[in-house]
Amino acid sequence: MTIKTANLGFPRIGRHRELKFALESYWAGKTDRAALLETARTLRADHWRLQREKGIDIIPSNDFSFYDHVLDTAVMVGAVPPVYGWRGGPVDLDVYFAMARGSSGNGHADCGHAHHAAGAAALEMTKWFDTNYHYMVPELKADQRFELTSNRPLEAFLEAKTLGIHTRPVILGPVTFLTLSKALDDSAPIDLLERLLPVYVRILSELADAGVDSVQVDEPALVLDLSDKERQAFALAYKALAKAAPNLKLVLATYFGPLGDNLDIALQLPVAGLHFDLVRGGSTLEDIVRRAPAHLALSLGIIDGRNIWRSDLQAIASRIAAVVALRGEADVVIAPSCSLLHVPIDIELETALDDELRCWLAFATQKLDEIALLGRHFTAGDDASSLTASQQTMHARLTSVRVHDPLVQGRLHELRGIEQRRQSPFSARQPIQHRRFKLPALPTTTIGSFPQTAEVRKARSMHDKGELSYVDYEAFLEKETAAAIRWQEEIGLDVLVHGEFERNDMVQYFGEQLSGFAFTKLGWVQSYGSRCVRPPIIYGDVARPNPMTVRWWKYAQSMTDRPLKGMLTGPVTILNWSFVRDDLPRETVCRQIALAIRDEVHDLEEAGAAMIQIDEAALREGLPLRRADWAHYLAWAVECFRISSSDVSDETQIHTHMCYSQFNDIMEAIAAMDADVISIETSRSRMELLDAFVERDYPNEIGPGVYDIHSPRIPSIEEMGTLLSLARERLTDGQLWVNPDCGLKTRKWDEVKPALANMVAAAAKLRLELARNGQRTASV
Ligand SMILES: Nc1nc2c(c(=O)[nH]1)N[C@@H](CNc1ccc(C(=O)N[C@@H](CCC(=O)N[C@@H](CCC(=O)N[C@@H](CCC(=O)O)C(=O)O)C(=O)O)C(=O)O)cc1)CN2
Ligand code: MET
Ligand SMILES: [Zn+2]
Repeated sequence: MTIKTANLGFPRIGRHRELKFALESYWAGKTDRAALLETARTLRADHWRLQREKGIDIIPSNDFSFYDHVLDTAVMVGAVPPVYGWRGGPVDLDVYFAMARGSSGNGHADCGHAHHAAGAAALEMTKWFDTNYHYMVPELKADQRFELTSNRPLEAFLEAKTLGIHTRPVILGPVTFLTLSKALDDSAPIDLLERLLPVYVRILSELADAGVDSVQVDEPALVLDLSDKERQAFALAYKALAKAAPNLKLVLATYFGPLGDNLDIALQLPVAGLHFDLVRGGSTLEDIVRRAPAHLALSLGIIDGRNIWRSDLQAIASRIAAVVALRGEADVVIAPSCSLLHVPIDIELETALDDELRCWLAFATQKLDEIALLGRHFTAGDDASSLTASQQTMHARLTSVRVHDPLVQGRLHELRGIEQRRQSPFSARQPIQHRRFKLPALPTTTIGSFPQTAEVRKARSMHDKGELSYVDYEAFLEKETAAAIRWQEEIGLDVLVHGEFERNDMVQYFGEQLSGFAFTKLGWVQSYGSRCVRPPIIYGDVARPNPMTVRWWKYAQSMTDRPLKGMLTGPVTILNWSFVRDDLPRETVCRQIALAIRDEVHDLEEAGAAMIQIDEAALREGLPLRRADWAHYLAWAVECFRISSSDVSDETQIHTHMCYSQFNDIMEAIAAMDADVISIETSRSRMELLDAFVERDYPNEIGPGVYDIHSPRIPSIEEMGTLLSLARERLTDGQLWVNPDCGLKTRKWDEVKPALANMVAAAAKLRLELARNGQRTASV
């Protein structure tokens, strides 16, 4: 038997986000294709060399992507919808980007081809399992044809080979690819398996011919609840793939959770190796080790690919040793739990972090070190001092005074067992609030952010670097905020926002002001395409030393007589979009954040805020991957929202916002949040998502989005009017608000201004009709 080390994927964006800047510059027409390709090639080479230098035995290739690896797979197998004008053969990069970002109708912005004259919308984007990474949803139809457009894994393998690096190509497995796809008709993507397999067979046999000895086939769908048909698909698929290239070792990679009831399927497949996530599925280790066929190589996903803490390598080494002892002749591989795509690249770049904190952390580069160290421990019998050192570091973190705040723990204790609820039920609050605000029917508002223009980001970046003084930066933000308020009044919005110009990100901004949080300067993680986030690091008990948003709310409200919403990010979203300490249950950390937000809500109300919005964008998307775990999660998530939002008087209106609005399964939880107003993303579903609210007889007020902010398109008055009529078929007029799908930070002002003016006009038109109808009824 041998013990080897492996990596499953390395971040693509670059230490200094080189890929982001190369992409955005190419899209803007400022640099040419050759420059983009060159940046990409350099990044790949750097990453392969780094992994080799670190001493990783099995280095992945084809983990790079210009935008997203699911999109890459769709393009590779020829699943390109006709609107993008592809006519067979290799898919041009601009067609690829059109699928990712849409193409404008004027024929030059994204793509210079005449067939794009009408413009094409981007594919839908959704989150990758329970991460904050988003993939493009492949669109398939019943008579879908697949063909190999170009063997990308092969190209990547050969590119690494010319650098003298022998890699293991990664591909997204056929079953997961189909389960992540959507059908445009009534068909089920999984039924296309037999059509798809020949393409995979060809990819693999070409790889084998080129001298590849092993391929990592990602099948994370194996950690989900699967239908019988999907389970059967695995047997069918892997029988065909194993036959295609008998000399190629297929390593089936699963991650993000335990295999659970899918373990038997996985163990019966004709593959050479199985990778599984030990960080999120630890309890099944013994089961796997005992039941795995004797020849099966086990790849142990034992270094956390989803979090940033240095590991206790001593403890991990013991776990590995136990597996090794039981496995006899079979190979064992030491690996991260999943691709390192979800962690930042290098802690060494964080020179501003204090040494104590820095030594608690391991980003992608440091995780490679940890894996290599474990490998050497088993193969070269390296002395154990580094292992013990890591254990001491971990111990130091857990016992550090910086991690524990008795005041916070005391407050949490007091909270225990007390149900958090508003003073009166919604039916009593609603008339009080209506009397207070006297808003017209169908009140108009927006979700919070306005465009983060280059100017805004430049000013913040200069301020961060000390090139723009605090006073000048604040003055600049005041100017932006004031202009946004004047403009909102001008076009006639009823409920205003301050625009969030002072915020770098809706989560990071709060993290930076809370204690128990650390944040990075260059700890970027890809969220979608070229867009990245720097998730805050929650290392200790959370408290809010000072008000976080009151100053901006006050400034903005002082400029207008219309109500201006206080704007906060909710506890569940802050938790889900941060790196969370691993020494407390997540729900406990969430309750701590909830208390901090509760304090902020209190201060906003005291300062005079009459409406306070608490965004829970990530509450729905944070749902556990397995249905059996939903109830527990929803119970504490809703409780945390209520801790944050319930300590206000009846006349204070609590808003919330959620972008991902598939609520059918969690309607009870949405209702239990008891927000006075909820705004949601609905425009693309043509309001169908509202049916869940109707079925449940949901009484509170709702703002279903009528403007798809993910597209640069400017919706017309008629279009939004139609959406409002569809909403009125489902909701009462007293319930309905008018707003976009989400915040407008990624849009440009020349898109936002006409779009919102149209939105206000659509509401006004409808009000007029309501008034006329009302008069007619009155005069009869
Ligand atoms: N955390 C989080 N997750 C989320 C969302 C979200 O808003 N936040 N929204 C959903 C979609 N995901 C998104 C993720 C990122 C962005 C986004 O716009 N990201 C920005 C960065 C935002 C940011 O942190 N901005 C900072 C830093 C900006 C920056 O790059 N500054 C330059 C200099 C800029 C200049 O001089 O022009 C630098 O530091 O080098 C700031 O404004 O302060 C980007 O990639 O461009 C949008 C949506 C789901 N998940
Ligand atoms: C991703 S949800 C965004 C909510 C936030 N208030 C904004 O408007 O940007
Ligand atoms: Zn949103």
